[in-house]
Amino acid sequence: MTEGVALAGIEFAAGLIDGMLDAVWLIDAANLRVVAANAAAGALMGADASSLCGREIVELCATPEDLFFWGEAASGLTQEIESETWLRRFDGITIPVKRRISRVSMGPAHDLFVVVLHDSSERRRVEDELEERIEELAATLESTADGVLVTDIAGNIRSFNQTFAALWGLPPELLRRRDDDAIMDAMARAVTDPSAYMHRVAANEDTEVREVVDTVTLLSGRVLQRVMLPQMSHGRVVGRVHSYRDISERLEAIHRIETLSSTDALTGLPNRRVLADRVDFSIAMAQREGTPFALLFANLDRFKHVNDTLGHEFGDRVLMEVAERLKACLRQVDTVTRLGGDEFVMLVHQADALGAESAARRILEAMHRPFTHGGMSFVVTCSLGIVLYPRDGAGLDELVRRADDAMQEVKSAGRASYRFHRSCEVPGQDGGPRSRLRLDNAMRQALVEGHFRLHYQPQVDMNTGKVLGAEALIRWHDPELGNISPGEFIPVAEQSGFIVPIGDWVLRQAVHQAAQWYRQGRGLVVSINVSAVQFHRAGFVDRVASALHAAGLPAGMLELELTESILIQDAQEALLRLQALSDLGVKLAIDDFGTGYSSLGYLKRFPIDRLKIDRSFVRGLPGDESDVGIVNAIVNLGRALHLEIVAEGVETEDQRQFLMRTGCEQYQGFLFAPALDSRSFEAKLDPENPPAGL
Ligand SMILES: Nc1nc2c(ncn2[C@@H]2O[C@H](COP(=O)(O)OP(=O)(O)OP(=O)(O)O)[C@@H](O)[C@H]2O)c(=O)[nH]1
Repeated sequence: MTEGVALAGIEFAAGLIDGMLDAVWLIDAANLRVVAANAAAGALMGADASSLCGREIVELCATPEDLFFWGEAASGLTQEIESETWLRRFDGITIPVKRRISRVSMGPAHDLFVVVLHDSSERRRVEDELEERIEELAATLESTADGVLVTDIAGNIRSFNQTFAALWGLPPELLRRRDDDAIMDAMARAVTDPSAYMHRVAANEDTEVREVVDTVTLLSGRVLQRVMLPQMSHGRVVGRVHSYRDISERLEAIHRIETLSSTDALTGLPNRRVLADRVDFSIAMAQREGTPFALLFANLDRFKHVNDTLGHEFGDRVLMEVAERLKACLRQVDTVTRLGGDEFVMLVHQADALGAESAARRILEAMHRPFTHGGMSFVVTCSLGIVLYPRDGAGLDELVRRADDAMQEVKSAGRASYRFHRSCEVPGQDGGPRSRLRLDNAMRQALVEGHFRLHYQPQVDMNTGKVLGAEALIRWHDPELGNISPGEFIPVAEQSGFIVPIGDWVLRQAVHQAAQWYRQGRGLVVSINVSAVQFHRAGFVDRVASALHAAGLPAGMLELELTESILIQDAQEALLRLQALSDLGVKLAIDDFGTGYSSLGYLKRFPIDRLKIDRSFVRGLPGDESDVGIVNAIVNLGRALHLEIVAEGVETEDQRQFLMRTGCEQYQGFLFAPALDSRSFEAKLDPENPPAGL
């Protein structure tokens, strides 16, 4: 082929490419030089198209890949290529291009390479921007505290973040596999109620455009809040975005705040706020259905002593244990609250006086179980005040105040018992209440002016009818107030502490009388009642010893009557004191046996000589079955422990007969004689030889 023919071919080809939009170069395959370039190629390179002609192709190549291609092409090893590459313009700027090279034959032994270049700068820019946006989005997704799961409209997983996997505890292996069914299955297995969960998920799939918010509880105990939003594209729902947030801590905090504002931190019992709500509810019920309810106000006895001797921490443990015991004494519907300190209030639903009383008895019984500390056991008793709605008040404040008053009465009377409101009123002769202050003043005056007397009630041998002893009982006739019964003034004296001088007076007086009888050869044991305040007072044993010494009375002719509650309070100290009295030779009896918290434990440990059966058990004899049972049990117990038994309040021959058959050894009561002044007492002993003046 001649050169002219070849040139004509090139010109023809140059004409063809000139109008093309893409940049095109024609390269002579023989020498790899540019033989033609269109205007678009000039524009791409930033030069006139004609200035490209004649240049060696390697001059225009920017990448090793191109150099390699042209090297291969020169050797005839390769013919074409299509790829993305870079082009360096004449101004030195490198631009991305899509480049296709193909070899065309222009005739025998004359081939051209046609190089078509498409500037992909704009596409690259858009792609880069898109990639950047996607990376930004992915980073945002990962940095959010929420777990995000994106599904398409069919429920297939499109993407999720690491938080999602972590919240649901999905194994990495499962995530790597991207097995949608396995992931969904693992999610269903992680919730507490899989079937309800699946049901909800299926219902949500049907929800086209609505936002759905709900919570999911996982088996791990965590609670996730789920917000599901439809993903829209061109106004159509194309998928769903589920975001999960762990709200366990928030729920826990809310719960804690609610609990704190309604419960006592130490015992976990509800507080006064809850009590107010429940009392309101009970009042509404009571008004609608006419059912009364009771409030019991409990205060631990001498709790300060527990704190002072065993430490505040142990005191706290006692309070917690008390809370448990109180709860166990009531029904589930009832409410036990701690008002603070050592004060508890119980709401007993649908309870009348009987129901309230039996709850109070259960509580006292429960408190009788000893607490242990470092191998030592001791009892913490409590005092209870009881009020009834509607009888004692119209609302919580009034009821609590009155229950507190009644509880204070119990404290004054020696503690470890219960009392209903109203019983605290001390009826005067005019039927109205006589103020405690007035009584207290009058008592002090009575002691100075000698208005107190001792009367003696004979204690008789059941079999022989012989008088073996006497119980000394205090009497008060006030010139202004008239006769005042010990039941009225002793509680007032106990509360004010004046019981101590009164008790001392009784002790000295009784010992003096017993010594007289002793010298007369009567051999009568005289008993006196000892109050808790008096017994626990320091120096009590010394005072007894000195009274005996002063009167010259053998200790065995004096008996001290103690209530069960005295023994239970501070049992360790009580034991030491009783031991000292017993060593002195004084006799010890338990008064009103059976009405307190009788425990075989203390009967065995304490040096007791006699039990006195309370009159309340004697009253029903011999007809009342439960009284019969109780009296039998007490007599058998006394026999087993080698204790003498004395029955109080024996008024009929039937009662005496029954007691004698049971094995009770002594009795006292109206059947033989009421309490008598000493002269009448002596007359009763010697009917043949009454003292002068009778
Ligand atoms: N350990 C402990 N003690 C408390 C708490 N709150 C109050 N106390 C103590 O409980 C005692 C309550 O004493 P009071 O009821 O006034 O008197 P008491 O010693 O029980 O004597 P009486 O009630 O007259 O039988 C005080 O010593 C308080 O310091 C508590 O949360 N923990």
